[in-house]
Amino acid sequence: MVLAMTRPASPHPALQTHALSKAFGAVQALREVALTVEAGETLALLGPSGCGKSTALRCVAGLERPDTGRVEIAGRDVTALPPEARGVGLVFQDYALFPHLSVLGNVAYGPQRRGASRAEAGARAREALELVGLGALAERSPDQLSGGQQQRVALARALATRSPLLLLDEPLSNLDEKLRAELRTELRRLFAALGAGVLLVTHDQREALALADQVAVMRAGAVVQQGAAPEVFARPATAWIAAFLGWPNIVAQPGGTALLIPETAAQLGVGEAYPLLARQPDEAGETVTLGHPLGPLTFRLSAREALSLGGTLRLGLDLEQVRQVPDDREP
Ligand SMILES: Nc1ncnc2c1ncn2[C@@H]1O[C@H](COP(=O)(O)OP(=O)(O)OP(=O)(O)O)[C@@H](O)[C@H]1O
Repeated sequence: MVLAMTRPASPHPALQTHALSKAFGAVQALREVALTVEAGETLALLGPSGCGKSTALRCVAGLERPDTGRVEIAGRDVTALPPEARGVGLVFQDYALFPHLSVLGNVAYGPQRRGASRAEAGARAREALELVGLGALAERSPDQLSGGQQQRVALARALATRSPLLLLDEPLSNLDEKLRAELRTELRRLFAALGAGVLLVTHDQREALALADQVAVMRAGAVVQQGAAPEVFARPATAWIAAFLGWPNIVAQPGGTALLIPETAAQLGVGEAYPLLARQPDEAGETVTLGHPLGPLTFRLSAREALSLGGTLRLGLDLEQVRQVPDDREP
């Protein structure tokens, strides 16, 4: 089944955008956004609310027209084409399914509208439903499904288009934490099997790290860092990016720079003792802040490590791992 959905390697990237810009009145939603998604690769667009992620996705889908710039899908310039002529599979957060059609009917609808015969559309829909693990529920109506199952139907609907490019806008946002975790694992497997390019919009760092090969971090309409996901998370280019990605220890320095202290640089329980400034217990242990000559530093301790805490904590810092970057956070 999975093999049937894979496609031969294309010489072109699944998606390339060239200097996409878009303004809504005074708001510059996109500033010369250049993205590349290779076939078989997942790129996550990551950034805080309002940074332009959805606008970028909508420009790629054809739902929004960029003021300037170009969109190429599988090597074809689609900038002037309407959404239905672009050949992309779309999954949005409000994945409205047709309530009067069965699950199968919902998934077969796309291929049928694009000219596949009823039998062919049905076969493709079954294949896509198998792929998302819902083959057994094909005859149900959408209101007989859980939220997670409905989400997977929406995904199957996009897969059934057999597009070289899938666009997913916060695809897991309506689900509870347990389902999100389950689907994250499933989706990664699915994306790897598909051979299509996937452009994923999320504001959730964990989702990006779990699902994407590449990430592009956006701020105020511009892509501020782009690269392999583990590399971007491990080596943020600026203090703002580190803060957005959840780095706890970013120490401002005079002269507009900051030190980024990765967790791996800190060895707890050895070296000099520093006073504890704060302790915050949680279900997995404690978060502690200690007074260090560099500034207050925050670390997570397991419940066992936290047990033996007194008023101080020993800390050895491997300064080789500490990086100095521009501090572009708001004052
Ligand atoms: N149709 C529109 N009319 C006016 N302004 C818009 C429109 N669509 C988006 N914007 C503005 O453009 C900016 C980018 O919005 P966009 O929805 O792309 O951000 P986002 O990163 O997807 O945010 P979120 O994570 O909250 O969905 C925001 O300031 C938003 O208010």
